[in-house]
Amino acid sequence: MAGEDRDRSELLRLATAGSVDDGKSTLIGRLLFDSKSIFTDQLEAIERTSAQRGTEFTDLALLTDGLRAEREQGITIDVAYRYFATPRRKFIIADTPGHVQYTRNMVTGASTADLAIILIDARKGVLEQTRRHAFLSSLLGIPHLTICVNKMDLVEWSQARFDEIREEFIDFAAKLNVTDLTFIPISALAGDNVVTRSANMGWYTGRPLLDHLEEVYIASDRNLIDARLPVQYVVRPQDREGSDHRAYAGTVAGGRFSVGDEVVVLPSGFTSTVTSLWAPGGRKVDEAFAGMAVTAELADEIDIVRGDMLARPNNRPHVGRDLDALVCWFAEDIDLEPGRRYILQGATSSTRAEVSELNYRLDVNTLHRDEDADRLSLNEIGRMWLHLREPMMFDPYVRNRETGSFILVDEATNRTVAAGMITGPHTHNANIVWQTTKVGRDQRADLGATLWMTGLSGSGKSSLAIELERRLVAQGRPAYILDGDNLRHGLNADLGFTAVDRTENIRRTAQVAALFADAGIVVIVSLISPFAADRAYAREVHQDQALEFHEIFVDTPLADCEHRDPKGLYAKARSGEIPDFTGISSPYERPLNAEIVVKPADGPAGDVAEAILRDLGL
Ligand SMILES: Nc1ncnc2c1ncn2[C@@H]1O[C@H](COP(=O)(O)OS(=O)(=O)O)[C@@H](OP(=O)(O)O)[C@H]1O
Ligand SMILES: Nc1ncnc2c1ncn2[C@@H]1O[C@H](COP(=O)(O)OP(=O)(O)O)[C@@H](O)[C@H]1O
Repeated sequence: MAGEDRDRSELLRLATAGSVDDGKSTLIGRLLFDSKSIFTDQLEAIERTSAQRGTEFTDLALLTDGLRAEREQGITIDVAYRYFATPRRKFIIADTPGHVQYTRNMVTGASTADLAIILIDARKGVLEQTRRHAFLSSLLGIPHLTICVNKMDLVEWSQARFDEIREEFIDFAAKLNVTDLTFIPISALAGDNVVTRSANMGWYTGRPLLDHLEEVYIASDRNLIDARLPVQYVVRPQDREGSDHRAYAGTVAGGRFSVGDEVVVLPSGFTSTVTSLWAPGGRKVDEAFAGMAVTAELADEIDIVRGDMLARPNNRPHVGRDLDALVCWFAEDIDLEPGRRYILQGATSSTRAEVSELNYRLDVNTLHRDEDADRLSLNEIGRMWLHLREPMMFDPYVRNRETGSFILVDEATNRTVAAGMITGPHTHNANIVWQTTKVGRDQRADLGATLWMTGLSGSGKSSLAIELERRLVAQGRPAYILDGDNLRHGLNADLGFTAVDRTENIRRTAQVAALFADAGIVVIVSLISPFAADRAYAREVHQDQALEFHEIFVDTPLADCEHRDPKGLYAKARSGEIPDFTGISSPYERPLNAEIVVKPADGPAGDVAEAILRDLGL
């Protein structure tokens, strides 16, 4: 692993959320205390106070609460950052208060987090707040979610209670885009399963929390594909010794840049090659990764200014003036209203922006979409279209949390009034209206549905699709397979296997599937669809139109797929002949919320198809 890579994975950014009194401060205190990160003098003060209050355990909440109160002075957003380290990793905790109206603090504190800890009181179970925090974590794209079921001592260390809460949470999380979910039963007060394994819960075979935090693998969370370097300043030759070239400095906002890479400068569109890269302090490096500050020199003299961006010629951010975004409103005294103008600050530039339409307000507790909403108040989240005065470069937030986010600033007061996550470009042309027809779905045979199959290459998706289609058609039910391989001969012939191309592949296929399903056909999609966010998109497209959608995860282990290797592709991928091959050199994010999971032991494709159709009542 390169030095920078290792440094980054040694730092874990944590966000914590819980309802008032769930024991969040105690848990953080316990982590700090048991990992011996507390300064001795602070500890003594706490022990004194606890003794005065007559509490049995050292009251660790005093530690974080005290620090928070200190930090609160002079900061407007109430997020306390705490740092601690173990020999294996460094940690930064953004401690966001659990109070009902504190959505904005969560958004602020958690937007860069690698992992979110959500606390549940074992006696109370999953509350409205738990749902809210889980939803926000998924919205913010936090890759890892850890649910600590706390106060297990108050439910007699009951495994049944833990399992019950776990089931309830998983049920709710199925609606969210969560890729890594871990449950840990703890008692923060006494320290059970926080740093050391609890002797009271022998039934729990997983890791204590700190172990989990030290082990969770985050190096692959980073987007190494979409190379983005927003230019923060231009270094002139006279500013740098021994050089007669200009160089461009900034922090890599995605992907990686290497010496020798061809790059495109945006928005001008000129291309050139990276000739050298320097890390801070003038150290020459061969590669720069996301998060690294770097200065780059190019082979050609191009007119580049602050706010420009370097990317790859075949992988560019969107450039446009119309955004589709989710926005969380922060201002207490004024509401967001369509038609109002703000200053929008993105990763590279800032420009005037107008809210051209508020599409819906999202109830973060029920996920209900209120399409009649005409404003957003404090802590409310809405989906909207924004029209910018100047074009901006951006990526969807699900692909890049930096180039995909922005803040809105109120021009009159210079206050930050909102934070936004870009869903994508808003391509809906004002001159194109949705044409309603005279035949509604209810007047057709309303039999459409989409069965979305995901799994590794060779997992058995096509074999199963064929059996499903055959049976449905034999029953007289219109059915049709959309197979990745086949679509790539026509509709998607222009797409390869980069992450961006796969996302587009899935976007198009999801849209076509929804059209077929709307027309009354059972669509059987057979695509690797390796990214959770893309599958979530496909589900959303269907849910938006009230179309039936079922995700079927063909869960054949990589070793089996590789052993089968019907097309000889794995062998080629191993020898390096095929780049970006799923499972080998490109990730597959396992579904957590598939309606149906198929394993090799379930038997031949025909039997599995029978069972699926029976289960789904098709
Ligand atoms: N680099 C790489 N990675 C994965 N797969 C590859 C690749 N190159 C070619 N193939 C062949 O393309 C098929 C997968 O296409 P999909 O459209 O399903 O892929 S994706 O959903 O966009 O990820 C897949 O077909 P299946 O084996 O039927 O899954 C492969 O045969
Ligand atoms: N249930 C199964 N058990 C064993 N082998 C299977 C099963 N389903 C499919 N196969 C075999 O696995 C290989 C890959 O199947 P395929 O349906 O083409 O996968 P995919 O479409 O996911 O790439 C084929 O050789 C197929 O015969």
